[in-house]
Amino acid sequence: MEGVDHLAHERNKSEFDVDAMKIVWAGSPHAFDVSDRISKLVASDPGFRKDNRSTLSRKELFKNTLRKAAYAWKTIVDLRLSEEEAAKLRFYVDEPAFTDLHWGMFIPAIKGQGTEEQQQKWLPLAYKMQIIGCYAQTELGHGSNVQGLETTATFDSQTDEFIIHSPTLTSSKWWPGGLGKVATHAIAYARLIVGGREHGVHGFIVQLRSLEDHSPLLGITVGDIGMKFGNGAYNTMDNGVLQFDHVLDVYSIAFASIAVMLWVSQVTCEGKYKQSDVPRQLVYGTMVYVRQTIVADASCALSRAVCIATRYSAVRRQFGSQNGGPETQVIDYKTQQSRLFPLLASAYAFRFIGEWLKWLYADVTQRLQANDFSTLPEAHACTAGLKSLTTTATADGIEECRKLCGGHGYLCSSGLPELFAVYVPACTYEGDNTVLLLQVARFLMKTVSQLGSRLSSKKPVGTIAYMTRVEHLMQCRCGVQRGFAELSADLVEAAVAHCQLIVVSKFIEKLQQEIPGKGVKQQLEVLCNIYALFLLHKHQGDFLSTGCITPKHAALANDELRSLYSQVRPNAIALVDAFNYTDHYLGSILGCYDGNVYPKLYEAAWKDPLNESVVPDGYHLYIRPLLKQEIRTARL
Ligand SMILES: CCCCCCCCCCCCCCCCCCC/C=C/C(=O)SCCNC(=O)CCNC(=O)[C@H](O)C(C)(C)COP(=O)(O)OP(=O)(O)OC[C@H]1O[C@@H](n2cnc3c(N)ncnc32)[C@H](O)[C@@H]1OP(=O)(O)O
Ligand SMILES: Cc1cc2nc3c(=O)[nH]c(=O)nc-3n(C[C@H](O)[C@H](O)[C@H](O)COP(=O)(O)OP(=O)(O)OC[C@H]3O[C@@H](n4cnc5c(N)ncnc54)[C@H](O)[C@@H]3O)c2cc1C
Repeated sequence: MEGVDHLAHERNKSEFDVDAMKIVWAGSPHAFDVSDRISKLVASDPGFRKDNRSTLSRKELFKNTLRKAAYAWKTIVDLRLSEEEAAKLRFYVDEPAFTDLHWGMFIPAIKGQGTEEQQQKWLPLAYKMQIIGCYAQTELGHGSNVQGLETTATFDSQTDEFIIHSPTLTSSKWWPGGLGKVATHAIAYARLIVGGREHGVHGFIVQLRSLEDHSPLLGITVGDIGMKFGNGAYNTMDNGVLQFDHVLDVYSIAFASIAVMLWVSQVTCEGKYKQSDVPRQLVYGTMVYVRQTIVADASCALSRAVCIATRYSAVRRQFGSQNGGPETQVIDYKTQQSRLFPLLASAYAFRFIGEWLKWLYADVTQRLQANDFSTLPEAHACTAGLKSLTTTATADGIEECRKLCGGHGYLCSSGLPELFAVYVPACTYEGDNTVLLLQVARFLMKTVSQLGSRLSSKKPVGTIAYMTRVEHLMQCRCGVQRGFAELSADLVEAAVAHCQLIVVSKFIEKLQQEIPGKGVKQQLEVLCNIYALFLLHKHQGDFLSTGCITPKHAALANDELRSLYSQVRPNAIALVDAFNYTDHYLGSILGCYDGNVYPKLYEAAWKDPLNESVVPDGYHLYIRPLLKQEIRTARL
């Protein structure tokens, strides 16, 4: 039935003010207003249509992405959108594109690491998109091990230029988004060589393509690396390969002469390398920035999957009909609730940890500008660890939501396969999740080794303040220092536990703030308790074996979880409505707002290209000869 809200009875059950929760989710009334306005603008504009992606060939898909990016830019300019509105527009357009790397990495890298002179030269061009940049760090042979990169940048003191070169096949840049077909410039990471001496990896601004006809400049070989996981999905992005052959033609020389990102070090005209007194780790600064944005994004992807699975679970009925009455909604099965509601709680938990991390990043940035580097290690550990935790949980959560939707979850029209395919590389890019957890473990072990050390007067603060209260850490000190590599699998688990502690404690801190709206705070308390108790339940073996809880505690926690699920149940639909997602953004028949799933699924099936003809192409060549036992005469 068109126009009927099949989920109205569910919405009527809710016990809290959904509009107030929408504002909590968005972050503020202003943020809600921007998000609501822009999401509707995108949804109502046929130029941003996205329901045909899985049926397009790679070339059609990519051309369509170029069109959308140009159209989005025109919309931004015509409507004079603010930066905040433009970022929301990109979010709701919901298609990975070269522009993400331009705005998300190229510009932040220049802002974060470039000198004032470099910023003045490049930023105005980049802001107007008169140049398009990418972030070319990873190579065919090395991604995680940044110090292992092989590309060289040799300073030629005769000409005052850097000669950028790829000495081996494995030094080819490999993966950078936007590089394959679009970027005119790159921040390329290379080993700096001055006067025959090496000075580690630095970023260089290099021009790749002509601004006149887009052809690669002399010495540059560049292209796309090929199809990636899933149909549509991340294939809208031109991840690229790039080789430099002693790049030094006249055109690029003009750029190369001011190309090295010299905030952390300087090369003088006489060919002397000077390390400035800021920490070398600032070369990695752009990664810290992007990891923080990835954490903020995790709650969006997870909430989207949870919204689809929750609405569909309320629509779907299986078994349990009494006296010819309706069957049971699958959302009423306790097993469904125990899989779904912790994910709903995680979506909210990740929303708040994303907000907090944004604050932490702003704080460390301010300190860096004032030459205070003291909180950089903690910011690195938090961004790396939380990026790892939230992306792993989100990728797993999206897949769980697909299973929660049964067979229909496997259809592209459920939106879940594409969401998973687009999202899952977040576990790898911006740092493989295990490699990042090892960084957290390193930070934790360094802290442990300083605990009680007579030489260190530093007391752990911030997210590691609790460590002073954990007495047995003192005894761990010696063993861990001796055997980091040997114990790394356990240390990674400790790093996850540390990050979970941050997520839980920031959720609790959020609840200590004033939260307006009838019943809103109570709902968030229920979700926070589910998040924490679910973790305790999942890891009860560890808690029991370390004597942190007794079996009685474990049983109580389990009882409490069941009771919390019952409290969420009447509010489940309203809690996902609070994300305020349009049907366009959700891109899912199973998750549509009105719950009118079956007619929409039926209608969508007939739109598949295979159904354009009743008898398929190929019938005469392959099916008929089979049926007629004429396979020997068929043209195979
Ligand atoms: C107006 C219009 C507006 C329009 C608006 C449109 C808006 C559109 C916006 C879109 C936004 C989209 C956002 C972007 C989308 C994301 C797309 C992603 C694309 C993917 C990109 C990439 O993947 S880029 C490549 C990323 N690569 C990695 O992450 C590599 C991982 N490896 C490493 O980070 C490092 O090599 C290492 C840390 C693993 C090892 O480093 P190293 O070899 O030096 O070893 P150590 O372990 O010895 O470390 C030394 C020392 O340094 C410390 N440290 C390490 N890293 C950092 C760091 N990042 N910061 C600070 N400190 C660091 C480490 O702890 C050690 O310290 P000690 O004190 O010595 O212990
Ligand atoms: C979709 C996508 C987009 C990307 N975009 C960009 C981009 O725009 N710019 C860019 O520069 N790069 C980009 N990348 C590259 C990305 O940053 C790297 O792939 C990532 O950092 C992982 O590095 P790797 O591929 O070398 O993995 P590897 O390090 O080879 O990892 C392979 C395995 O080894 C393990 N491993 C590695 N080192 C250790 C260790 N020390 N201890 C224990 N285990 C270890 C890992 O856990 C993993 O299981 C992109 C990648 C993808 C998938």
